[in-house]
Parts: sequence; C-alpha cells; structure tokens
Amino acid sequence: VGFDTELFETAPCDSNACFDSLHGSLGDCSCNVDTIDYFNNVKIFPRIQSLVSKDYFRFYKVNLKKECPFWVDDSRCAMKYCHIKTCSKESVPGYDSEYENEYLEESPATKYSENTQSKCKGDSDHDPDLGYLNMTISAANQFEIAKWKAYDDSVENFCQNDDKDVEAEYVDLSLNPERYTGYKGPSAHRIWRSIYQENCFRPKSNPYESFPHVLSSDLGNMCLEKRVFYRAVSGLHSSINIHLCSKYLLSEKGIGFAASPEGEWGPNIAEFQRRFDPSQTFGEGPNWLKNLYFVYLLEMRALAKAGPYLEREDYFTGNPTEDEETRNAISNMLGIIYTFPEHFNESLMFNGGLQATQLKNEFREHFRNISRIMDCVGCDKCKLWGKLQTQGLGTALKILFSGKWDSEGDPDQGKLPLRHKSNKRLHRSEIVALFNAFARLSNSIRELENFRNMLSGHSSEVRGNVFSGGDSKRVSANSACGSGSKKPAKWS
Ligand SMILES: Cc1cc2nc3c(=O)[nH]c(=O)nc-3n(C[C@H](O)[C@H](O)[C@H](O)COP(=O)(O)OP(=O)(O)OC[C@H]3O[C@@H](n4cnc5c(N)ncnc54)[C@H](O)[C@@H]3O)c2cc1C
Repeated sequence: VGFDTELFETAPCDSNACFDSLHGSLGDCSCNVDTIDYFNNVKIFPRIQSLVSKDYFRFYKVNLKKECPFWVDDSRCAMKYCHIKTCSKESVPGYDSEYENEYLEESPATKYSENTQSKCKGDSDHDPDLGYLNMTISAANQFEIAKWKAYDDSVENFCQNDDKDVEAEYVDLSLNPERYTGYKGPSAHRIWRSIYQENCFRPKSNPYESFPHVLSSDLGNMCLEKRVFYRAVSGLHSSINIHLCSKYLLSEKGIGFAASPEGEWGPNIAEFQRRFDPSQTFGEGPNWLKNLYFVYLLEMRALAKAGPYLEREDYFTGNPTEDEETRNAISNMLGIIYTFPEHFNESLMFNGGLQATQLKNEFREHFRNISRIMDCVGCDKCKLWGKLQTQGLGTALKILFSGKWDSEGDPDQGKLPLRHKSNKRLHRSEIVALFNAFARLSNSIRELENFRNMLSGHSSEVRGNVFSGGDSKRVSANSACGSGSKKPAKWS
C-alpha cells in the first residue's frame, strides 16, 4: 500500500490547526481517519472501556524493579503522582488458581510415566516390557531442552515477558490511571531519543541531531515495513502524550467544590496545542496524530485476526458470573471489530524470501529492545503504562507476524463452544496487555474528539461517517521492502 508524503502536509497555524489536516486517508492502508473516528467513538470506545474494567483485565502482573540494561538511571520520580500502588496476591481475583501453575512445564519423563500408568493399566493386547519406550532424559539434557523451549518461545515474541519474574507484582490498573506525572526533561528525552535513534527504522543518512528524529516528508523513502514500525512507535508516543494532556494536573489542591487532596485533574488545551500544533512541532503534530490512528488500526487488526482464539479463552477469575460476562463482552466487541470493513492488511508485509526474513528478525529485535528500554523509564507510573502498552503492541505484532494465527480461519470458528487449554498461545499478561493497550488507543482517539470540540468551541458531537467511502478506494501499489521500488506510487 502506497504512502504519499503529501498526505502529511503542514496546516496553517490557528486555534484548530492540530485538526485541520486530520482528515482523509491515513496512508499505508485503505482506511481513513474519519471512518476510524466514528467506528471508535461510537462502537468500540464504550465497549472496550467497560471490558477493561472487569477483574480479568484490571490486574496486570509486571516487574517494575528490573534494572535498566542500557544505562544507569539517574532520574528520580519528582512528584507523588509518579508512584504506583501494587496489590497483594490475595486480593487478585483468580490468584493461586490455574494461572500460577499454568505454565509450569512437566518434564517429558513425568508426562510419559503418568500417561503409561493411566493408559496401560489392565491392557492385555500388548506387552508393556517389550513395548517399553525409554523416555528418560537426564537432568542435564532437560536443562538444555528447557533452554531450547525458551529460545523457541522467544523467537516469536516481540517483547520480553516478565510476569514470571520473582519480583513481578500485581498492579490494579484502576488505582493507577495513566495521566500527567511531571516526568520530563533529560531522562524522558533519553528514552524517546534512544527509541527513535537507535531502535527504530529511520530514513538513511538522517541529518537530524535533535528532535524530531524523523520528518514525515522523508517517510516515503522508506519501505512499508520500516514505515509501519516507525508509525506504530510514534502513534504510541502520541497516545501517551494525549493522556497526559487530557488528565493534566490543573491545580494541586483543587478549587471550590473541586477541592480535593488529590488535586484537580482535567484537559489542558494549551499543553495539547504545544505538543501537536503544526506551528510548534515543525509541522509534524498532525502527522503524529495520524500515527495514533495507524497504530490503532494495527492493534484492531490483531484483535480481529486472533479473535476466534480470543473468543475461546476462559477469562478465569474464580467468579463464574463475572467470567461469563467477560466472555460475552469479548464476543460482543470482537463481533463489532469483525465488521470493520477496512482492516490493515499485514499480508503485504515481509514478502520477498531471505531478505524479508532478515527484515522481520530486525523488526522483532528492534521492538524487543524498545520493550527493554521501558525498564529505564524513571517514573513508576509511566513505566507501568509504558510496559503495558509496549507489551500490548508487541503481542499485536506477534499475532500479525509470527505466522501462528495465519490459519486461524474465519471468525465463525470462535462461536464453537470448544475451549482450548492445551493449545494456549498467549499468556494471561499478554492478553491483559493487548486489550488494555487497545483501550488506551481507543481512549486517546475519543479524547481527540474532546480537544477538537474544545478548540472549535462546539459542544460534544461525534464526528465522521460510518464507512465513508471517499479516500478508501485510493490505494496505490505496494511498496514493501524487497518488492522493488521503494518510492511509493501516488494516489490515483
Ligand atoms: C515510556 C514513557 C511513558 C511516559 N508516560 C508518561 C505519563 O504517563 N505521564 C506523563 O506526564 N509523562 C509521561 N512520559 C513523559 C512524556 O512522554 C514526555 O516525554 C514529557 O512530557 C516531555 O515532553 P516533551 O514536550 O519534552 O516531548 P516528548 O514527548 O518527550 O518528545 C520528545 C520529542 O519527540 C518528538 N515527538 C513528540 N511526539 C512525537 C510523536 N508522537 N511521534 C514522533 N515524534 C514525536 C518531538 O520532537 C519531541 O520534542 C512518558 C515518557 C515515556 C518515555
């Protein structure tokens, strides 16, 4: 799918400049911004927000104590708003149930002896002695095999998974909302710089020493896969910054009726404009907002692709009524997602033999590094949401590109009552992260609607047309890496 740098034009500076060019085609897909606005704000947003408030999605297991593997972190949480509250294991619904034992591997020898005992007792049609199959594996070999398994698991993972770390703890996300924390300056910049400069694909011979590290006008020189990577990361960055603008600390103490020890929190329009107005961002702000829609589309496609599998999950918390409600809410939301007519088409990516395989490895390595960089974030609350959202995006990339979900079949499969236990391919924390990450993006798009209305002085009204055709037909030739010309064709 082609990409036209003219789509990323600079809008004139006025009070609503952030939104003037936030219309029409998104680039790199057949979709447009207005379609997503309507679909998200009306159909997805209410459902996903209600879904992630369920117990299964509210508790996230994460290791926030891992050392930064890249540099000595010298930052300190400057504000009390950085801190997070963790939960005791006992307060987590469903804890000590199947989850903690879910991934404990049995040794092949144990499995065999159990199988033989249960199946072979009383059998008279074979001689157990002659038919004996020696499945013994020495402890040393078992250790090696465990390493193979860890390796095999890791090659398809786009993220480090730390929910089995001794130091991992449960966090109740509802007690730790993503909002303004005051985390800024050199520490925050080092994270973003390291992500864009060292762990993101950039146009070759980039002359920029300072932010912004990538100019959208140069994106057309990159192939589809590299552009997708950059746009996904940039979209995540936009989402984080939209949240801090929409839940900004307006006053430490609160005013009048709003007075509270927690302070007064709400949208900060000036902060939003500073971050996204073209006049203050070298013209890039609206493009960064488009990247938010782009990463939303990517994650929504992953949910659709893994939908039949996700519909078969148990969502166990130990409360049968709540679990049933969660499964119904998942089916309902996925049912809506299946109807979206212009899903991202990941099959256009990574085609082209050895070169494509190498690129996919590079893509995965870059993303894994980004997930490791999250351990360097110097504010606990930012780290929590940064880790959750990168794990969610990493899970989406795994669904899209590991090949494991390519034969998942049509969504009707999900209607089968069968629940696969043995065939589990996603960990609980990956599922929790995937849905919460998507909920964050959905919330950001909804917040944009609020900012748009505030800036234009209108009362709240949902914009956009359902499936407004328009630009959607204007899809040009593929410019995936290894597929020939890196220059995208113009929109026809
Ligand atoms: C993982 C992580 C999580 C964070 N979570 C929070 C949080 O929950 N609450 C909070 O208050 N702060 C959070 N922060 C800090 C916040 O993101 C900013 O870094 C901080 O507010 C300083 O903002 P800034 O204006 O200097 O620009 P930054 O957001 O730090 O961006 C640095 C530079 O990157 C470029 N840039 C900006 N946006 C984009 C984009 N979307 N795409 C491409 N380039 C871009 C610009 O050139 C900008 O100058 C987090 C930071 C990180 C790294």
